[in-house]
Amino acid sequence: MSNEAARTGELGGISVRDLNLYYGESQALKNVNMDIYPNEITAFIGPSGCGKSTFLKTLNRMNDLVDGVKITGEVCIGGQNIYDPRVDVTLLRKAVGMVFQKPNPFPMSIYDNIAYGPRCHGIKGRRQLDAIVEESLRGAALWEEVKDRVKKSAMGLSGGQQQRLCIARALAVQPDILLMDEPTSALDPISTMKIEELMSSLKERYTVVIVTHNMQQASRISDRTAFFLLGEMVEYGETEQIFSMPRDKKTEEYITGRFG
Ligand SMILES: Nc1ncnc2c1ncn2[C@@H]1O[C@H](COP(=O)(O)OP(=O)(O)OP(=O)(O)O)[C@@H](O)[C@H]1O
Repeated sequence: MSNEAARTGELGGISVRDLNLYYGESQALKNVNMDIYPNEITAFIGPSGCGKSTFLKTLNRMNDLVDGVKITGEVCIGGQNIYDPRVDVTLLRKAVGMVFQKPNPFPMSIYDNIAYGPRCHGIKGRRQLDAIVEESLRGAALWEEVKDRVKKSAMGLSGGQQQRLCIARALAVQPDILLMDEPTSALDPISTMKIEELMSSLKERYTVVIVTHNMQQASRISDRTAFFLLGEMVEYGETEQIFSMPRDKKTEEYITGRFG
């Protein structure tokens, strides 16, 4: 086994083999193969409708919730195929957290938003929850801004703060992997910068996978980039190489803005 292949077997590595996904008759992902590495940010780019979000959601089986979806192939995390029927999907989603495009805090206090996941997993002690709430908010670079109002409604936070709260909520259940679907597209430039800085610090502890329409963002923050087109992964490599010397003509056309 190569060193690279061995690394994806580590905690937080993801290995995708011959993955196909159909929405009814329509094929949205075509034979995708890729290895995603721990402690890196991996970005998925490509024109609208190429399958980026669909692919991201296959990594924690969020597509299971869509009627008529059929998936073939394997997604291995920690050496286990997550599509094995014996896999506990609740535990899978604990290990592989997700943050969406639009911040979606629950209509409850900041504290309860963060404590929600740990409580669902059986943590009830007040001291322990207090510690998780503080640590998660610190991890999402939000603690200093909200420490005096954690019992206030999360709905009173700004959009950028709400998105960091959603990241804190994902961190609270101690995931290995964080999936982010266009996490800054609804945010202003300053909030975007804060989230980008946050993502760069999160990769020290987590595997981070992000879908983005913003190619500057992909080139600024990601270690590796995958370019998708019409359900196929056209090219995948180190971000520097993809943006400076793409091997495929279609990747070059896309990153130079000639289509998409
Ligand atoms: N729930 C669904 N049912 C049927 N088709 C779907 C569903 N979700 C997505 N699709 C189709 O699958 C294809 C890929 O969509 P997907 O949302 O993954 O693309 P995307 O690259 O993330 O696009 P965008 O950048 O616009 O979000 C599209 O043709 C889309 O219409």
